[in-house]
Amino acid sequence: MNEGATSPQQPETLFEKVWNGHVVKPQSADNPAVLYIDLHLIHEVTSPQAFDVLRRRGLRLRRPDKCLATMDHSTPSLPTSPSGRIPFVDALAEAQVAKLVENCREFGVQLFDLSSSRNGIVHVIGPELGATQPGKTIVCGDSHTSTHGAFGALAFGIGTSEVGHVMATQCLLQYKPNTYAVNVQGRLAPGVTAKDLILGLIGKIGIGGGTGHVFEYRGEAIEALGMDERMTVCNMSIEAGARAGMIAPDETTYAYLAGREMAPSGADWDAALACWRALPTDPGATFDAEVDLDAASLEPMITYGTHPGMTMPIRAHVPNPNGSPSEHKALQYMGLEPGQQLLGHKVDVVFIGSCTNSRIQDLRQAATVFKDRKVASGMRALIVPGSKEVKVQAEAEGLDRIFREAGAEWREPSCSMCIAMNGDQLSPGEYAVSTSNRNFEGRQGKGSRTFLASPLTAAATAVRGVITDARELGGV
Ligand SMILES: CC(C)[C@H](C(=O)O)[C@@H](O)C(=O)O
Ligand code: SF4
Repeated sequence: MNEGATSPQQPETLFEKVWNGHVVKPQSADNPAVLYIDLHLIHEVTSPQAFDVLRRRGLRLRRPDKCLATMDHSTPSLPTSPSGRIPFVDALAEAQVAKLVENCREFGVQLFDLSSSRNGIVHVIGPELGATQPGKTIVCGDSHTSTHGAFGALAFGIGTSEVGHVMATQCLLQYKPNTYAVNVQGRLAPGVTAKDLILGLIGKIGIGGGTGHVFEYRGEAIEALGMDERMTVCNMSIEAGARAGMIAPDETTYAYLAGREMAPSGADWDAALACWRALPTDPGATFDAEVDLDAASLEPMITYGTHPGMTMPIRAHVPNPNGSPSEHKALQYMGLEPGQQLLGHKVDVVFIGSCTNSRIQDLRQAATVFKDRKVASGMRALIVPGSKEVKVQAEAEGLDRIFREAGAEWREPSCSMCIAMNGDQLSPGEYAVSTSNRNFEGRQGKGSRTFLASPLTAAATAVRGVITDARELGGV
């Protein structure tokens, strides 16, 4: 090429910019691309076998400084006793956590254990620490790694064998996914939240709608969301089958990151900012697929079945399975009839937490409902902050007092009842309104029946004892 000749630059999407910037070896007809990974997040459930493989093969971590570990799935939400005893649900959970401590020590990985003020759910603490940044490639042996895409990172879950590959090489073999624009025009109405937006999308395109694609959420409604809400949206990308979900970084992103422990500072910040500002999708760039969503017409959403695509506006009636055996089976499992309204349906437990909805903004919203109200008699309400930092912040704002005075349980950070492998779970047949992201059969305990919804809906249901549209209570 001639010196100084300018080749016309192809317009690129946010995803393409991040992908292209990390390709070590391009994809060929027979082989996936080799992709460089900037940040590897690790938790106790999907890392033990990977560490074992490394140990067996006499390998070390290629870049221990690019790894961060936390414990969250098997950790109890009940506090550690003054004598230091952690109330693990069983010996298996305890051993899994002990193994992570041992592995991180042996391989030199920074670990935020239960005694750390930085402990919490992996997808809550990465952003809080400022480790999650625009333009990075981020992986974790966990499907909800898509959460971090809210910062304009390319972030996705990987399997345990891939966890081992990244540990050993800091690279990953990946086929390039397709791009998918999710255009969300207009503004959400009062009482309609980011959770309703993402449930609305999954309801529209289905749980396989995003397969093979990376979403880019765009449009006025997305730009208006704060970072906590953007994370809620990106978190559930995987529930629509997408590989990842991304949102272009903007002033909201930069304001969130500025001053965070692991975010760049001084001249490094200025340099990073200059790179980040170049990331948003270029005008004229095209996507492989596209869907439009009108934010203003969205209602608070709730699931009625056993996957997150079985979702409907909270005031709607349970749809007829129309001959679909799986939908019929789902309604049977849920104990619901076609045509029935969910409003007024009795619920046993309300769970506010998980990597979808356990951040400070979620707790503030829930507190607006709990304030000066009581949890209905016979109802259990569990409020589980996503991290120590969220807990401290909530307590500084007096939110814990509001929850406790209402009669809700205020717990320690944990995945808690989202996955029921830590002692928090429903009894067989019990119903929960849960702010988590999965309503599969048995997800919250054997025989558990889950309605996924927003923190506002969950809190309103807690105070009424039955499924409630929070807008009926006023003031939200
Ligand atoms: C334990 C982990 C592998 C799992 C995941 O990948 O998502 C969990 O976090 C979940 O939410 O089901
Ligand atoms: S909170 Fe739930 S969805 Fe999120 S990482 Fe934990 S178990 Fe998975």
